[in-house]
Amino acid sequence: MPDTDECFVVAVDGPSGSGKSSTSRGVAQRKGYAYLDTGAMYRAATWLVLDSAVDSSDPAAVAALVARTELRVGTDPAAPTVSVAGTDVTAAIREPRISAAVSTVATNLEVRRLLIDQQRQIIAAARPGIVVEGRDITTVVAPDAQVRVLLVADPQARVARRKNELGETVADHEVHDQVIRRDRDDSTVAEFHDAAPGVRVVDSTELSLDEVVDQIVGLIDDQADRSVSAGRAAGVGQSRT
Ligand SMILES: Nc1ncnc2c1ncn2[C@@H]1O[C@H](COP(=O)(O)OP(=O)(O)OP(=O)(O)O)[C@@H](O)[C@H]1O
Ligand SMILES: Nc1ccn([C@H]2C[C@H](O)[C@@H](COP(=O)(O)O)O2)c(=O)n1
Repeated sequence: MPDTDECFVVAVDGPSGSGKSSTSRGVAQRKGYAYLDTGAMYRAATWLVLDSAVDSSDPAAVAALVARTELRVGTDPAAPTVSVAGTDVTAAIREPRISAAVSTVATNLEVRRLLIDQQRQIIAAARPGIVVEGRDITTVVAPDAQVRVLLVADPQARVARRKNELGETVADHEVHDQVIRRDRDDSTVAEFHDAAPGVRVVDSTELSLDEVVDQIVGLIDDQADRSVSAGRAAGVGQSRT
């Protein structure tokens, strides 16, 4: 039998608009797992900086502010939440001003260290499993995750999805900024274009959301079956007579 005390971790990375959040929430709901949106944590830190008097171009001051402020993340995939010093910022962190500024905070290496520590604590406490999505989950935050996926989609599909989400009134250059420019800046601190060894690539360009969820649930179920077989082969959970 697999060790039921161990958290089953599903790590999902990928570029902007590849479908990480929608897919990860769907997978977590299907499996009864928790869901951690690490991008929401970087967005919350950005909201904090913009809401403060701290100079956002001063990396040490930004990191000190993040270090002394309580940031809480709710991991219910049906209703993920995030709060900063008791203020619910779940909706506010999706505003375009946050999307435009978040890469500056997310490329602050001390902020990354602080948030990665917190992400690992949340993962360690989750039961029976957790789907964690971001840019560096398969490589840095949880390289030992039982299932690791790089979710990709063609840039044209990702831009079209984001445009569809933001509405026709949003200018093309803003959509481009939220997808292509942000990826370029974010990829200076995390590798999410090429899969690390052992990471499965799932291309969502031609797949519906349900089809992508099906694929990842399939990978989880296969891995769980392999763990049971390995446990049996090792005699784990079998009584000796
Ligand atoms: N397989 C899919 N087919 C079509 N649309 C999709 C698919 N997956 C996600 N979408 C849509 O694409 C948009 C972006 O998806 P989502 O927010 O999940 O991507 P993301 O990778 O988390 O992006 P970001 O990193 O920028 O937050 C959403 O409007 C979502 O509904
Ligand atoms: N593990 C992560 C998660 C996110 N980021 C950065 C990259 C994005 O610009 C920003 C917001 O993420 P999103 O909500 O768009 O997924 O946070 C990162 O560097 N590492």
